[in-house]
Amino acid sequence: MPELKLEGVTKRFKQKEAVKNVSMNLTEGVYGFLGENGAGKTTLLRMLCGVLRPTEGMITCDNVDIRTLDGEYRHMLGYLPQDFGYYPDFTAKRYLNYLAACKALPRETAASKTLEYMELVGLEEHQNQKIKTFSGGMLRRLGIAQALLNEPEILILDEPTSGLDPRERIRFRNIISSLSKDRIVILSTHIVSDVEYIADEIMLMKSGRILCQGRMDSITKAAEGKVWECTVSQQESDRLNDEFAICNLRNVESSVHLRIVAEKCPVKGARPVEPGLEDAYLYYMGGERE
Ligand SMILES: Nc1ncnc2c1ncn2[C@@H]1O[C@H](COP(=O)(O)OP(=O)(O)OP(=O)(O)O)[C@@H](O)[C@H]1O
Repeated sequence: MPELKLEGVTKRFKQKEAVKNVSMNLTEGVYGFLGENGAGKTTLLRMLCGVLRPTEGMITCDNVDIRTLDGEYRHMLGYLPQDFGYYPDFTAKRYLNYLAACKALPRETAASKTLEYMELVGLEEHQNQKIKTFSGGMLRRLGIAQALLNEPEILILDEPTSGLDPRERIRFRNIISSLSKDRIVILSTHIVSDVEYIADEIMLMKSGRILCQGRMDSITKAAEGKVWECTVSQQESDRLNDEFAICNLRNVESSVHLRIVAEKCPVKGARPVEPGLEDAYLYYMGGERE
């Protein structure tokens, strides 16, 4: 099982510092990078794939710079980019066979792996269908299958669930969970529930920095005593909305039920409640409203 290590990794695009001084160790398990648009997730994942070079710092695999490992590292890697390229007129089977050839898999292995991974992602019935007829969910599942063809020890998935309906999202999450044994799985998302269910370790990212990193319970722990619920008038709700980060707002007859992130009791009668990952996310993000 490889160990990936990031040491002081920074990426600058001219004046823009997209990733700032990130250090961490990654071993077997699912790692979820969670952050708003522009947080630096894709840039970090592209550096982990070796597509982009860090401006400063180093990424090593088993203590060797991934740039030195070069082709050897690429053989260990499966990558599903945010927008993965495909040929719309290819059938799923032809596309996977083609990519197996690009990944230098022997012909016999290519055929069996193509079938194996189409079955795993539930596309075996559609293997002779042209990709241009696929739904968004089917496309994403095809993307996972192509990333797996070379049986990678490191699987990197950039926004794998974006644009999927809830049913497809759940299906996708289950596939990812089933793949996590004996692998490093790294995924990025801005959807809290994606990482809540499948990530062993969560990294909250904002403006290129890792704000915090840990298991779900250690991340939510920081927000303990800072999440409150109350039922107030519409007028009071408007005032609280201006002042605090509101996790949830629900109209109940003529009143408003609020879930608020605040250091101290935000209004008389508010009671502290157990924080979830969404609450903790808002807490770490500095109370910015969605
Ligand atoms: N090639 C580039 N040249 C200049 N700026 C870039 C480049 N790539 C990314 N950036 C900038 O770096 C920052 C981080 O972008 P990145 O795509 O890594 O964020 P992200 O967290 O993946 O966001 P999203 O969820 O929208 O994909 C953004 O401000 C973006 O505009």
